[in-house]
Formats: sequence, C-alpha cells, structure tokens
Amino acid sequence: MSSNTVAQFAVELKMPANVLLEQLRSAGVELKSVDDDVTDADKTRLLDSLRRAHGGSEGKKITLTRRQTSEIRQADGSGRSRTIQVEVRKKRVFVKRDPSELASDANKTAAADTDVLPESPVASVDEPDTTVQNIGVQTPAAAVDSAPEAEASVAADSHVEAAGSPVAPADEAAHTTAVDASDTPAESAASEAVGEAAAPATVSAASDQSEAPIDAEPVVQEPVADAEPELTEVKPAQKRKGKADVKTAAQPVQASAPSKAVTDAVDLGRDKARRASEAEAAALREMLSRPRKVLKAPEPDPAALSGTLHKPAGAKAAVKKDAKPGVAGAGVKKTIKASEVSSSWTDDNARKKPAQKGDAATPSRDGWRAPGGKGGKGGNRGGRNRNAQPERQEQQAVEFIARDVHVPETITVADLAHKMSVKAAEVIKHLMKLGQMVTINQVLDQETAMIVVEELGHVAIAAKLDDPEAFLDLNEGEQAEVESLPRAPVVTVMGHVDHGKTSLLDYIRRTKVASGEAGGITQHIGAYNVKTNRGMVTFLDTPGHEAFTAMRARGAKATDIVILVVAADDGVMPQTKEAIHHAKAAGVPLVVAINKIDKPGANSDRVKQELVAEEVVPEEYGGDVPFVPVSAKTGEGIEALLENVLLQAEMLELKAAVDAPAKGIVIEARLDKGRGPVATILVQSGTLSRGDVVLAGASFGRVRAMLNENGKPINSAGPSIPVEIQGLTEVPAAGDELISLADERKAREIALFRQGKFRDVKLARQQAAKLESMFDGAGEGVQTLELIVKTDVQGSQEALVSSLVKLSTEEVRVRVVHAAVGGISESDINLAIASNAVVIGFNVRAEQSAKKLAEHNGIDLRYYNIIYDAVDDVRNAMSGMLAPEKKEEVIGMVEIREVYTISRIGSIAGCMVTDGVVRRDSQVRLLRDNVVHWSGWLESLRRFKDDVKEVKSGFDCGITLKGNNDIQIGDQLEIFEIKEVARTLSS
Ligand SMILES: Nc1nc2c(ncn2[C@@H]2O[C@H](COP(=O)(O)OP(=O)(O)OP(=O)(O)O)[C@@H](O)[C@H]2O)c(=O)[nH]1
Repeated sequence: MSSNTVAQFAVELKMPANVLLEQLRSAGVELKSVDDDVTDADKTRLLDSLRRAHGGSEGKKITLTRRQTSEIRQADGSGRSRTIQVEVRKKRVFVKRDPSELASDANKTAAADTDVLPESPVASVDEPDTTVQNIGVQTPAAAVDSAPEAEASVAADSHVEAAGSPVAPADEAAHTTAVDASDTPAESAASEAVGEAAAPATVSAASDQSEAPIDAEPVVQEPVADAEPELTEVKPAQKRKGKADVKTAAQPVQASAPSKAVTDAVDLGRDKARRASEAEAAALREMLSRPRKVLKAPEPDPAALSGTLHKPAGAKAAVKKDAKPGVAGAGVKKTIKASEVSSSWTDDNARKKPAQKGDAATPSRDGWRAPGGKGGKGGNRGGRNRNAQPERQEQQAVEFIARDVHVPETITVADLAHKMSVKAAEVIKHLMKLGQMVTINQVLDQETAMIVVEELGHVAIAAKLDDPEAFLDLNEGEQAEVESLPRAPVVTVMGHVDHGKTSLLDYIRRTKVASGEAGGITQHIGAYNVKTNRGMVTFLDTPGHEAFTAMRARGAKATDIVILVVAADDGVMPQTKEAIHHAKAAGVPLVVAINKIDKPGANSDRVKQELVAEEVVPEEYGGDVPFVPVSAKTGEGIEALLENVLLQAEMLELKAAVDAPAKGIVIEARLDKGRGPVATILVQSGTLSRGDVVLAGASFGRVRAMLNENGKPINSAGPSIPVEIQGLTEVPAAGDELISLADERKAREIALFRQGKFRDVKLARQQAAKLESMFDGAGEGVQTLELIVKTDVQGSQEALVSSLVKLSTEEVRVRVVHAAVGGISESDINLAIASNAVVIGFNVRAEQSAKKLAEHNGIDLRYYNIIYDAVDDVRNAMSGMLAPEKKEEVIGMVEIREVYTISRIGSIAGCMVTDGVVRRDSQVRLLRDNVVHWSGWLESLRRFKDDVKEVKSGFDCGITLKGNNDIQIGDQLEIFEIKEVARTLSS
C-alpha cells in the first residue's frame, strides 16, 4: 500500500514529485532526490508538519458549492427596520485521499486525524470511500469571537466566503460554522467535528494556490420578488459554535516556504487577522446599527477587495472593512460589496431594482409563505420570521399606494388581490386574521371583500348591485369603439280587448315572414321578424300593455315603437287609454292602427277624435302620431302600417353594435320537459352565438342550442333578432337582461350571488316608490311626483286628478301617469313600478294579485274616501321635498359690563343677560353702538366658576367668544339661533 519512493508517492498523490520532495524536506525528512525511499514514518512526519503548519490537503479535490439565503434586519432610530437579504455562496473543497493514507492515519489519535472524518457529511454523501478533508473555509470576519449583535454576525456571514485554502485549518471550518446560521445541523455537526479535530493532513499546499481563491462572493442582494423572503434574524446563537475560535487563522502556505517560516508567518498573520477582524466587526456593527442614516457607499478598497490568502497585506488595519481575519490572506475575494449594502439600507425607495424585485413594501415581499420555503436550507427560523412580521407591515406603509377598489357582489381572492395589486397571499393572510381560512380561488362576498380592502388600507367601493359591468371589467370605451349599425325596430302591439291585436299580428306573420315559411307557424316564440320592402321589423308577440309594462317594471325596455290598435267600429276604450298611458310613460312613440275598417260600422274619424282627446294627435291634425286604417281580416293597409312603423324607426335612428358580446332581454321563458329551461331572447346589441356563456338575471349557462322564430337551429343572432335558447340552468324571468360573458365561472358566481341577493335587491327597490321617500336625496331642478289614480266613478276621478295636478308648483310637478275608473290591477302596479309612481285608490281597492305585486315591489298604495284627504297627503308629501327654510330667531340680549383679560384664555366678558336667554350653543352677534361688529359663536358660558348651559334674563354671566377677543365694556351681544322651518307648499 505504501509507495517506496518520493516519485511514486507523488504519483499517488497526483502532485509534482519535486513539490512533494520539498514538503518532505520541510517536514524534516532528509531526502536527496525524488528517487529516495519514503517510509511510513516519513509520511507521518510530513503529515504532522503540515498539520502544524495549518493543515491542508492535496490530492483529488471535491468542490462543493452551496448557496444560502438569509435575511437580516436593521433597526433604525425610528423603530423601523429594514430587511436585507443576504446570499452567501460557499464553496468547500474536499480532498480525496489515498486509502493507504487513511489506514495509516487511522492509527493516529483522533485529535490528530482529520483525514478520517466520518462525521463529514460530504464524505459520506459524495465520496463515501474516500477520506475527505474539509479545507473549504468560510471566513467570518465578524464571527469573531462573539459579536454581540446579531446584525454583526449576519454581516459577517454575508461577508464571506473564504476560499478554501489548501492549508486552511479545521478550526476555521468550525469557525465558519459559527457564523453560518443557515448551516444544516448535519453540516454544522460536521464542521464542528472538523473544528475539534486536529489539523488535517495535507500533502502539499503548493498546487492549491491556484485553487485557493475560490469563488466566495457573498452577494448582498435585494430581496427578490419570487424568493421567499426570509426574515429570520440571525441570532448570536451562532456564537455558540463560534467559540471554536480562530486560533489557527490561516496563513497561506506557499509551497516553497520553509515550514518554520510558515509557522511564524502563520502566527503573525493570525494576530493581524484577529485584529483586522475585530476592527471589521466593529465597523460592521457600527454600520448596521446606524439608525436610518444614509450611508454613502464607501468605495471598497480595491486592495482589500483583492486581498487573498496569499497576500495577507490586505489585512492591514487601514482596510478594516475588508480585512478577512479568519482567513487572513486565504485567497479570499472581497466578499462584501459595501456599496450595495449601504445603499440598500439607506435608499431602498429610491432604487428601482428593489421595488421590482420584491420591495418589502409590496406584498410580494411580505414573507407570507413559510420561511425557508424556497431556499430550504436557508437558516432562517420560522419563529423569527414571525417576529419580523410587523416590520414588514411597516415597510408596506412606507410605499403604500391607496387605491379605489371597486368590489362587486362577489369576487375571488385572486381577483381581489389583483385589484389591489397585492399578492393573493396577502389577502389570505388578512382573511386568516379575520378568522376565515380561504383559498386563492375562493369567492368572497362583497362585504368580506370590502373589509379586506379596507384592512389593507385601500378604499373599498361597493360596485352597484346587479351591475354586471362591475364583474365584467368591461371598458365602456371598448364598447363604444365597436361600430354601431342600424337595427330593426322592435314593435309591440297594444289595444283594447277584441280590437284585433292578435289578428293583426297573425296576419303580418302569416303574410310577411320569410316566404316558404308562411303558414308553417309551428314554432311560436313570442317574437318574430318581418321583412318588408323598407327593411326588417321585429314584433313582440305578446299583445297588450300588461306584458309591455310588466317588462318595463323589471327595468327592461324592449320596445321601440308601439302599434296602438283601435277598432274602427268600437273606438277608444278603457284599455286603449291605458295603453296610451303606458306607452307615454315609457316614452315610446305610437303608431295607431285603426282596425276593422272592413266592417260596416267602421268610423275612423270618430276614432281619431277620441284619440285626440287622449292627446294622441294624428299627423293630419298637426300631431306627430301616424294613423293607418287597416284590416287584419283583409290585410288592407297592413303594408302602409309597416311602412309607417319603419318611418318612425328611421326617425329614432335605432342602432346597435353587431360585433360585440351579446346583450339582450328575456321575452319569455319556461321549463320545457325535455329541453329544460328555454328562454326567448331578443338580442338588443352584439351577437349571440351558440356556445356563448350567458347570464340572464339569476340564471346562467352556455347556449347549447339556438332556434329562430320558426324553430330552425341557427348559430348566431344579431341585434333585434329574437331567438329561443337552451342551456340555462334556471328559468329566467321575462324582462331579465341577458348578457354574454367570457367566463363561465364568473357567470355562475354572479348568478348564484344574485339568487342569494335577490331579497336585498328587492328591498333596495322597495325604497324607490314610497311617497315619503319620493324626493329623498333629490337633486336640484323641478321634481315630479308621479301618480296613478284609480277611482270608483268618472266624476271622482276627474275631481281628484284636477285637484292633484293643481298642487304642482315651480319646484314640484304633479303628474298623473294614469287615471282610470276601476279597481287597482296588476297592470296598474306594473305601471307604478315602471314609472316610480304612487298609486292612489279612491273608493276602490287593489286586486289580490296587484296588492301582492305592490307589496313585493314596495309600491306605495294608498286608499282614500275623501278627496281632500288624498290632496292633503299628496301636498304633505310634496312639502317634504322642499328644502327647509332657515329662520333666525333672536333669543336674548346680553350687555358686556366688565372685560377681564387673561393671557391664557383671552378676553372674558362679564355680562348681564338683559333679555331672553343666552345658551351655550347659541350664535352671537357683537353689536357696538348698534352696529354689528362681529358675528360668531360663544366659546364658553359661565356663572361664577361653573360652565352652564344657559343663563336667563336678569342674571350675570361670564362669556368668551370663539375667536374674538375684541370686546369692550358697553358692547352688546345679540344671541340668536338658526331654526330650520319645514316648508309647505303654500308657503
Ligand atoms: N272584420 C274584421 N274582424 C276582425 C279584424 N281584426 C280582428 N277581427 C276579429 O275580432 C275578433 C278579436 O280579434 P283578436 O285578434 O282576438 O283581438 P285581440 O285584440 O287580440 O283580443 P284579445 O286577445 O282578447 O285582447 C276576432 O274575432 C277577429 O276575427 C278585422 O280587421 N276585421
């Protein structure tokens, strides 16, 4: 096992023979040439010599590098602290030694035998069969004995990576451990073991020179956004290991240096190194503890930076900061970039890089995730991390930007975080604080979300209930950019019973729907398209104003034009009038179809006159309503009717975007046994396509199938096209708005939320139509009180309506939307909902269904049997909206008889209340020679030394005036109060 000659031994060691020869000679082995024999004793001697000199190694090296990240905190004077992330890169070099050597060394004392390092984790992991010597040393300058502050230790840690000097003693390895808070226990143990062990046997240091300055650049870096912020404070606990002191501070052993000289140099170097390290530690401590001072980055001394193990000159006292005591001259590259350190501590905010990388002020830096979650080995301890929490929050405050966050009815944690520009973890954390364990995809309700928003210091704004835009993040501008194209008018047919509405619609449908489909009315979907020579017309196939108003009552405006059908043989009837009122209330233009002109008793002129009485004036009489005589039976005049409708439409300039997400309205919906929920949709803008995700009221779904009015499957439908869709999860209500969304999940959330919030929405609506609240919060300008009047007889109707209308003033206008004889119907209530009107029933009552509808929608339904009561009530309600008048009332007079001036208080008036009363909270006017000198408020009112609330006539008192010391004897104080007087209409 042993080599016989130096040359052979050198080969074994894989090193130049002459170098080995020299080392042997240095060790005191008398050899002449490389051909001389080397005995085991010689080898032991060489080993001892080298060990004495420092230890070291030669042979096959294994270099292990390790990177670890830790964070340190620096407290400043204001109690704030900053976090600095320190990355330390370590490189350790291990030497694979000859098994024979191992064997021989095994006989040595344990203390002397550093070759056998069974504890060495590297030995067992990487090279289990080889002897490994840890010569890689991390040099902790400040590890130095016992740097009292954690910062110092950390700084030291951040400092350093002492390159593995070939002769770096095991002590140093131990020392490294001392400052290395992030060492894994195994490593620490190993290092400690090394520390306890005697110097390692090194064959030659010469060849190590090239390797000595291994890359040991600790990078003091700014926190990286995606890096797990580890705020663990490095505590002096490390010092425990640090006790393994630096006795054997490394002195590089030049291959050529004689061993004695080397030893001396080592001692000298060690002393220097110790001094330097102490100085450096002190400097670092000072720097770290300097409170929030702008530390100008000192230009690192190049000499010091480049100091190596072999150039210990760098350890001069002058180069305090950069001295590497532990490794004095141990081929150490400068490890701390002082400029970076100082700048990062002093001017975080000014630097862009830190902000990008994960500024502590941003949530990404908050270290929410478990410490060491990323680095794993990062020596940061969870507990410390927790300690560091407040600090992060404080930092957050430093660069905090409060945002207005619009919170919709529901929002996911991720979306909410996105809106606030924080990490979802931040939101989750705050929710945890509030006792809610949530996941990133969890949906929060508006209330909770708003609390979190406020917690995070932003301004939470509740997005409007039922406002889909709030969820869609739709940019109105984007919408506006889409070109709007002319669209077909949507027409509803209204009129009295049996006047021929259905007949008219049927005729049109039968004759005007696309050829080939005429007569094949198999599918009836409540709306259809008609082609005329002038263009398309869409008919809503639910005649009567009830459906029309019911839809309006839900806030939907589906109709562009109303065809009012009046039978020429019957004339204007109650429902004709109702229809007129409903159309007018909706502001929808009318086209009158005088029907049944084929009948013998038809009298168009009478119809016209009756309609004029209802303020529906034909064009020929100077009005703006087209009148078209038609016959639904013969088809006469139908073409002209459609033409007039289209003319009217042209005037309305109806347009809609085509190339946009669809918006529409549910015309009717039902649950089909086989097909599930089926809804007839009138697309109002955009294009609805098969496969679209839609939200309709509180239901949502994907359009699985789409049929046109004839029951034919189609793939898409543009504006004014009625279609029947399948695929909704629930049956929506007629009048519900339909929108297509990009995200099904969002649609589901909104729908579900609406289902839950339905009650709230209803409640909100209920506030709308109360007589008392009618004018609450009303803005400026003329206000209108809408009324629906139903009476028992025509006479009372006229009397009541005229009395009510007469109540109108310049500020409040009374408008009777609809007045009729008869009980209060559902239709009346719907009109009231749509018009935000109050319903007055005079000697009539509401139908049961109407009553329920009114209750559900919060419609104010009032019954009277005396006209004056009704008028009084309405007058009072109108008074409520008049701004109260402010009246000033003089309540007392006070005479100033003495004036005391107290420097701390000012002028105090010694007064006598000559009239009325003076109250503490009164306003006051200072009169001097009956001229108003000053006006303001009392500051204090006293009798003797007591504060009193009021002093009555005939008593004296002390008064000070708020902000006025200019008082004189003889002045008078006029005490007055401003009273708000409710105004009445007569006032
Ligand atoms: N002679 C004649 N009869 C008509 C005409 N239009 C409708 N009718 C008849 O009038 C009656 C009522 O017609 P509908 O179309 O049902 O009237 P409506 O307005 O829809 O009635 P409701 O659905 O009850 O409101 C039917 O018997 C029709 O045949 C017409 O132009 N000429």
